[in-house]
Amino acid sequence: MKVAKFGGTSCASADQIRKVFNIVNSDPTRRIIVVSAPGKRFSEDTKVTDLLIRCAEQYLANGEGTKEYEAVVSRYREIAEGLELSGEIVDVISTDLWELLNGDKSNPNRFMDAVKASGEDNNAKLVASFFQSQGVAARYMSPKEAGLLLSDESGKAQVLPESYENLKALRDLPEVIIFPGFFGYTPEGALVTFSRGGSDITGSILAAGVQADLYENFTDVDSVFAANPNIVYQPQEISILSYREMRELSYAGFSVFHDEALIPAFRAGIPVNIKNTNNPSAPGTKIVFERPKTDQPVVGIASDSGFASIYVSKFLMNREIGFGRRLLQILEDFGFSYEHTPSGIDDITVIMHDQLKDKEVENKIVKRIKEELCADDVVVQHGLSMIMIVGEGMRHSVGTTARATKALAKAEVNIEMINQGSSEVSIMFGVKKVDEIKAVQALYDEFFN
Ligand SMILES: Nc1ncnc2c1ncn2[C@@H]1O[C@H](COP(=O)(O)OP(=O)(O)O)[C@@H](O)[C@H]1O
Ligand SMILES: N[C@@H](CC(=O)OP(=O)(O)O)C(=O)O
Repeated sequence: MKVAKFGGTSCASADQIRKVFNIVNSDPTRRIIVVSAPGKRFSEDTKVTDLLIRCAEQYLANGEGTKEYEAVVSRYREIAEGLELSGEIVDVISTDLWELLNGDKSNPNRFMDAVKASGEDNNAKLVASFFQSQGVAARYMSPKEAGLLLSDESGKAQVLPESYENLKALRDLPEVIIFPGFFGYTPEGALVTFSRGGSDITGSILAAGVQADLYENFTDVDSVFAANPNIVYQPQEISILSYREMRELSYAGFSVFHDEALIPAFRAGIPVNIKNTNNPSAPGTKIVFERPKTDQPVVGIASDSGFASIYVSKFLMNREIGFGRRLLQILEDFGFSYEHTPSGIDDITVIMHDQLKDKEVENKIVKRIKEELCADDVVVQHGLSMIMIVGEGMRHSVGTTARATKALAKAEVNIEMINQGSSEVSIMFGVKKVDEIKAVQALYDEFFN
């Protein structure tokens, strides 16, 4: 049995949904289908999820947003007409959204989650009704009915372990199941969504729950490439990756697959195959527990922007018990998470997604670090990008860091920070945002050209 997830680009239009149908129909083992909300039809287009967010914001601010509501409904109408479905399904969708938007807004986070989730929920209903119109025994399955239980964290929920036992029952259903991605319910019955791109996570959880043989993730590229194709021209295709490599790459910026989506499939030992809806015969990229060794040290180069760093130095920091804990406690007091903490003898840098938007908050944090930890120096830097070079082969090959730093120096990129910490499969470089593209291109040239 396979679980197949089709992303926003695969559901963006009637033509795309026909491709989804043909792919599912061509393989009787594709039994559980996860769909996203309709995504972009062309690069300047807007995803339905983004239309819905605007819509919810309008309703929260002004109590109405007819233009935004119409924009969403017209996307579904266009798809339904293209699939030659009766107007009934559009009525179901438009009524559902109207009732949602005019319903309870007393908890804005809950309201936002429910409106966002309606993108996938209504699309799953639409896709199920198209499959039925083609004579396939298919049914829409609500995450509530299936027992997909999540933690109560709006917009960033996590799966609760009891979900897996609940989801097992989907295995025995005779129909093709069309399951909306991106959301589930708390044990108390409130709807919550994953973080953006979270339909990948739904697919992985379902694959683990039903103990699928394979989790297929259909998108709009033939494979995962060795670098972001929007940064490097025609990057090499990657045919196989280990779970650890993909986890690092997706965390560090390969937006093709959500970085939290590997864990459920990985723990259940289920391989993942990333494939192209527009070219389903291409083999795609396989993600497996262990891949055959090659002599290539680096398999991929990922990058992401929007980081800040807090550099703290204090003479004899190494002798002081609890310094790191107290530093992180100060950030925790302000509700900030951190990503990395490279450190030296007398200094430590905390790298975080830039949550320091408010200068007043930043000053308060710096003051507390100086006063409470008696730090000699505290320097905050904004506008950083992190670049990660990843490969299982790095462990066994000498000189990878030297090659990377030399390539960056040649491209006149100043390295703000290097972290070759605990992960044995990656090295991270912090650079200024303005240097990000140049740095990725230089590293790609070094390791792939
Ligand atoms: N290293 C990479 N390999 C492949 N695609 C990448 C990579 N980095 C970024 N992408 C982008 O990810 C896109 C697919 O992800 P996404 O738009 O979320 O698809 P979907 O709509 O299927 O969820 C590709 O079109 C590509 O532009
Ligand atoms: N539609 C949601 C969830 C998702 O996974 O979408 P996509 O498959 O288009 O990345 C989002 O845009 O965040």
